[in-house]
Amino acid sequence: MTLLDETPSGAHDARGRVAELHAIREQVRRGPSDRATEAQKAKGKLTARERIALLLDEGSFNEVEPLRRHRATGFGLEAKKPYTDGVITGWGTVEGRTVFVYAHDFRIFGGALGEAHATKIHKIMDMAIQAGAPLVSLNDGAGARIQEGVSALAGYGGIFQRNTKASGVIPQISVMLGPCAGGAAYSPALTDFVFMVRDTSQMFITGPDVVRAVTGEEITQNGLGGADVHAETSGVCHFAYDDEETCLAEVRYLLSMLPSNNRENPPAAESDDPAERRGDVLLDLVPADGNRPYDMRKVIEELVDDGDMLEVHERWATNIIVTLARLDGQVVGIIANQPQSLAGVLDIEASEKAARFVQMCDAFNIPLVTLLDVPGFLPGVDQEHGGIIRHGAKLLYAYCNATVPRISLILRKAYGGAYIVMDSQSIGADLTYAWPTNEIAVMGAEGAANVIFRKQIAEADDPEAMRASMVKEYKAELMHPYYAAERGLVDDVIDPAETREVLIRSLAMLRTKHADLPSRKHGNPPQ
Ligand SMILES: CC(=O)SCCNC(=O)CCNC(=O)[C@H](O)C(C)(C)COP(=O)(O)OP(=O)(O)OC[C@H]1O[C@@H](n2cnc3c(N)ncnc32)[C@H](O)[C@@H]1OP(=O)(O)O
Repeated sequence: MTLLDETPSGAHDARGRVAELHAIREQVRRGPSDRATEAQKAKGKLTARERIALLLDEGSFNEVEPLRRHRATGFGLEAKKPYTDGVITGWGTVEGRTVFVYAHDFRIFGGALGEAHATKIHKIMDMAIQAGAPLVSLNDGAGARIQEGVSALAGYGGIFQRNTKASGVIPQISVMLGPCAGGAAYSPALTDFVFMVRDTSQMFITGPDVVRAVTGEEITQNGLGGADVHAETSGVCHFAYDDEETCLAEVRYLLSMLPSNNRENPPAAESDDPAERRGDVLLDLVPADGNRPYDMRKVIEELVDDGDMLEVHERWATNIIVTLARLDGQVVGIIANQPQSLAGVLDIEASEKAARFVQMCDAFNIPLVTLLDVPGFLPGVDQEHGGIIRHGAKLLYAYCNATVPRISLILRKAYGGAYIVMDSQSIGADLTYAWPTNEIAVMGAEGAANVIFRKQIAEADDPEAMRASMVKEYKAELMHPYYAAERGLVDDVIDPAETREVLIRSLAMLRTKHADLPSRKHGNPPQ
């Protein structure tokens, strides 16, 4: 079968051929059948082309290999050779900057990946890496195309290999817009950001039927791998939305904060928010009493340009906040303890969340601003047995390895190992500031007094009075706000109201920072 066999015109003059081309293009644009389109819509999903149109600037899409078809045989495949082979690939622009995209067409073999389909994706990934432009995948596919057997599996291998090669070179964003099983779930896991849509997208290695057969557990597709599960429980997805339109608009927003590749800086934006704007409200937002909770998100909103921020992993590991934001138009990555969730302690998930974010920012030249208010690592058998040592070490490793500008600010308390890990000067922060409310110490005064004055307290006539007096002494000696500044371990103690201006001035100075790590193949980070 040739293209010409299927087109209405038999003409062989130039005009006839052009008319034929347009007829073929129309066939490609329409897709396999109206019935398949209706079925897609009935599931509450857009078509692949509608999604691409929402993602890219209007009229900017250039399709690559729209006429591609598979050459597989058996299981009736000879008679079913739709154009595109179930994936639409190409490039366009987002706010004028080049972005590569591939979108599974669920209407064709359920978006399942065969050999031709895979090589189209490989080609577009290679182009994105060579052009140094982000890659966005719009996923709506049933995994390996069962009829193509090992050829389909090999196709996935080629994608994983390229995902890994592109890691830290170009931003890779996976948008999950349908059921993504098996191989279709692993590629997103290798990328920088995963977006999901509630109810219509799921990710799992094996679906509910296999789970039931192997473990006897009964669960729905959404219960196993829906957007809320991955946004709140597993941490597999970074962003979850109610509909595809909002989801794709947020992908555009994220792209506006990322550089095209690791050799560029993130795009700067105009800001109407004065750099020297005072934040007098900050003193009201943060209670001086270290045991009282508050919402760190409000502090961040007050500091950044007109609240311009995109929080990552908003609902997973909520005891730490990681967010992209702008300060005087420049993109920064903010990592902040959240005192209103688990008192802002560091635990396994918070360490993993922050470590990945620090690593991503470092790869894409995004300066780090760390806001500390942390009582320490979470004690407990679960945490120790769950490997808090190696998970906490991931965060330490990520910071120690980061060569981008790094500024840390201690708002209130910063105790023990958590103080060191959260970008202390000793692990390489370029500038460290503290508010006059800061308490940097090995631990809280109560705990410290109980350990070092145990004997005196036990032997005292009035142990409680002795304990209170020792706590007071410890606080006066070691926990006054200027102790660290006197030793050069914080660069300055600042008025909270001036925080925004201090951060902006410091980031401006650090913009030309250059730092190299020793030559090596790669490090061996804790896993
Ligand atoms: C390495 C790996 O990737 S292993 C994983 C291999 N993939 C799988 O096991 C998934 C198998 N598929 C499924 O479980 C389901 O099709 C789901 C959950 C993905 C989607 O379910 P539904 O939305 O109900 O769609 P439905 O099952 O009708 O599939 C749509 C079409 O895609 C086809 N299809 C689905 N999965 C595949 C596949 N993996 N290979 C080839 N065709 C497939 C279906 O036969 C159907 O074709 P038709 O329209 O001609 O009848």
